[in-house]
Amino acid sequence: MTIATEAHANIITANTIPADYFANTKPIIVLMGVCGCGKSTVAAHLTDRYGLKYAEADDFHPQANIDKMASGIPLTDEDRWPWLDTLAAWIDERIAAGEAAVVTCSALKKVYRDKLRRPGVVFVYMQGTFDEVMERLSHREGHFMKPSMLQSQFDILEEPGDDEVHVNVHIGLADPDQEAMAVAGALNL
Ligand SMILES: Nc1ncnc2c1ncn2[C@@H]1O[C@H](COP(=O)(O)OP(=O)(O)OP(=O)(O)O)[C@@H](O)[C@H]1O
Ligand SMILES: O=C(O)[C@H](O)[C@@H](O)[C@H](O)[C@H](O)CO
Repeated sequence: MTIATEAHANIITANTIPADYFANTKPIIVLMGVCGCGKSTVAAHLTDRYGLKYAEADDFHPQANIDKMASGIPLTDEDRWPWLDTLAAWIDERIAAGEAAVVTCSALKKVYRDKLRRPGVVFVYMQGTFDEVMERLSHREGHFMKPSMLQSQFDILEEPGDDEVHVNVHIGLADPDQEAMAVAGALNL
C-alpha cells in the first residue's frame, strides 16, 4: 500500500482516471513525455516496488530508428507507426494475460497514443518545461539521444487532453522515488 503524502499530491497536477476504471482490468501504465523527462527512471522505481511487467519503448525501435536519432535526425510518423504497433502488441499480450504493466514511451502525439489506447491503459504524462527537461538531459551520460534533439520533441508534443485517461506529473519537484510514489498514489496501486 502507498501512503501518499502532501508532497506527493503537489506532484500530480491532473488526474482524469474514472473511479471504476480498473474494476475489470489491470492498469497498463504508459509513462510518456519528451526525451529525458524521467520516464525510465520512474519506471524502474515502480517496477521495483510493485513487480510490474515492463516494456522500455526504446528496446522496440528498429536499429535504423536508433541510428537516425543518434545522428541527430528526429523520427517521422512513418518511422514511428510500426514501432507503435509492436508496442501495442506487447500491451495486448499483457491484457490477455491479465497482467499489470508499465510501458515507457514518448507517445508525443495524440494519434500515437490512439495506437496504444485500450481499456486499462492510463497515460502518465511527465510534464516539464524545456528548461526543466534540458537540465535533466544535460547531466545524462551515455545515451544515444542527445540534448540537441529536445526541441524537436517539444515541437510535436501534444499534451494529453481531458478526453484522455491520464495523470500529469510535474517534474522537477521531487526525487524519482517520490515521483514514483506520487504516480502509485494517483493510480491507487
Ligand atoms: N526526479 C528526478 N530528479 C532528478 N533527476 C532525475 C529525476 N528523474 C530522472 N532524472 C534524471 O534525468 C535524466 C533523464 O531521465 P530518464 O533517462 O529516465 O528519462 P527518459 O524520459 O526515460 O528519457 P528517454 O526518453 O530519452 O529515454 C537521467 O539522467 C535521470 O537520472
Ligand atoms: O518518438 C520518439 O522520437 C522516440 O521515442 C524518442 O522519444 C526516443 O526513443 C526516446 O526519447 C529516447 O531517448
